[in-house]
Amino acid sequence: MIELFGFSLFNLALGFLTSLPLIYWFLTKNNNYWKKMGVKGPQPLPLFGNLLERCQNPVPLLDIGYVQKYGNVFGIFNGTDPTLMVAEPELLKQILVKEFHKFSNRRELRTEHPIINKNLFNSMGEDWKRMRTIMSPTFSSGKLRKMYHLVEQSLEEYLGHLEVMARDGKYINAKVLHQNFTFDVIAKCAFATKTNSQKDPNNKLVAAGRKVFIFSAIKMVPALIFPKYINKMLNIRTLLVEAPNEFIFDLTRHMVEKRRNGEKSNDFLQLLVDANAADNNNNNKDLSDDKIDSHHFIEAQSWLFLLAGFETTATALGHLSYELGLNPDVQEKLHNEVINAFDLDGKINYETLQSLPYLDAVISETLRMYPSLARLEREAGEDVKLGDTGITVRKGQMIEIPVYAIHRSEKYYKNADTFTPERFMPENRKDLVPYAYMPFGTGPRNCIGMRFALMEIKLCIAHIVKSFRFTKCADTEMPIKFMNLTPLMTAESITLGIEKR
Ligand code: HEM
Repeated sequence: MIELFGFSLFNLALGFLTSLPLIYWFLTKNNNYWKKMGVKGPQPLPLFGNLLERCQNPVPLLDIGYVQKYGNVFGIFNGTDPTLMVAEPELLKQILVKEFHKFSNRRELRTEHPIINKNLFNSMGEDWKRMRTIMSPTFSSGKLRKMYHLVEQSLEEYLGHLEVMARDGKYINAKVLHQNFTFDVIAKCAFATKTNSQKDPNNKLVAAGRKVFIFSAIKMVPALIFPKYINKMLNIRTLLVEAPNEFIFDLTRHMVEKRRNGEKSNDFLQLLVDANAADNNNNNKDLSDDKIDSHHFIEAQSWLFLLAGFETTATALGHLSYELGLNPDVQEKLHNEVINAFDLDGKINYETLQSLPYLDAVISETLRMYPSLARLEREAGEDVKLGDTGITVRKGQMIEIPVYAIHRSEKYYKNADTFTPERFMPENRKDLVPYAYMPFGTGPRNCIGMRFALMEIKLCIAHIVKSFRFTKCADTEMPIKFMNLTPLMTAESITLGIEKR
């Protein structure tokens, strides 16, 4: 008789069949969690909960459907974990600001990587607080002013490339062109490396950078569902593909070494090296007692800047170009505002750039219609009663915030699907509903790179609109098709015409 581990196959099969009800109970024991609490929501599947719906649909569109069907507070399941979705501005004020100390973390990673786990976005509790304090000065306006010139340099190459495309009368893929530009900016600012992604896409850093955010299909399910210790046993350190990330870490180590040997520059890398050195002097120890963490601190944050800063900003620029192409009147009004802000050398300075209300309004409206991150998330650090909903969020439970669905709600924005920058003009801002606009999140854990991103977007669009005109063309996607399986709200492609003025 065939045997396995000393048991006959018959006995094994019998054991498996009799334990099926137990396995089923284990996988579905939470499925009535929200129902029992009187909270509406989509029906979950065993083990996967509502994750399959998330794989089949772009998150923004899924959330619009959910909010229409279940209202502003409803329950979903990430795997077997009950997660509360909250789209009610008053409750968001409680979670993100008033009681931030009870919701200061995002979801804990279920994997353990010596560098990736040390990045600010994923760090938790006191580690996060300390890192955020160390890193905040990196994004002060004084420091950004010093980096302004680095962004201008990357822009020169981009404008040169657009010139050729416009002359040849080619349609452009605005998504890819903006990705190239924002990549060059972050390569320069965070890795002290000059790249020209428009002309040299095969450059090693460009190639690796493009792949850092690719999920490994094999690791995806365990990394999202299994507890940390099982992933450790399976040697799964991250759900990302590791090789391109290792390349980025090696490059950072190499650049940091140069800085420690006296090379200096006005970039993020320098600010991180200086901030880390100052912190070590103050505390006479690194972020943890383990000396190696000092090194990992810089690698982890530079890597995060690449991850958090390049695609988000490119996405915003892509959507902005799209709306300008579709709304020629807005584009002309913007052109008329920026044309007067340039000096005789064709430059615009940092202060002037910040003082252009229509440019600011056009960007704000773009980020309302297309927030780069369609959802925010917070973990409850203790049991918390949520406003007067009668719901108590339990310690360790996740709250997710469907930002896109809030931004597209007629409750908060009249004609929410229409591109209307005027909503954000200074004289109309009083009509905006508090906590119904958060493309950069809000509260103490909002986007640390917001001012840098806005400076980069403003500078890029002001220069482009001064000299070029985006146009709708035969291939322009109507409407935009969003990609599945990504936390970012990113289009599959954005095709536009481009004309020289
Ligand atoms: C248009 C561009 C960008 C958008 C729309 C954006 C959006 C966001 C959002 C929504 C969050 C989460 C906030 C929350 O949970 O409340 C976030 C966090 C973060 N962003 Fe950005 N971001 C952008 C650009 C950047 C850039 C350029 C950098 C860095 C160079 C950056 C670095 C970060 C970091 C480090 C965090 C985590 C902050 C923390 O946990 O303390 N972002 N961003």
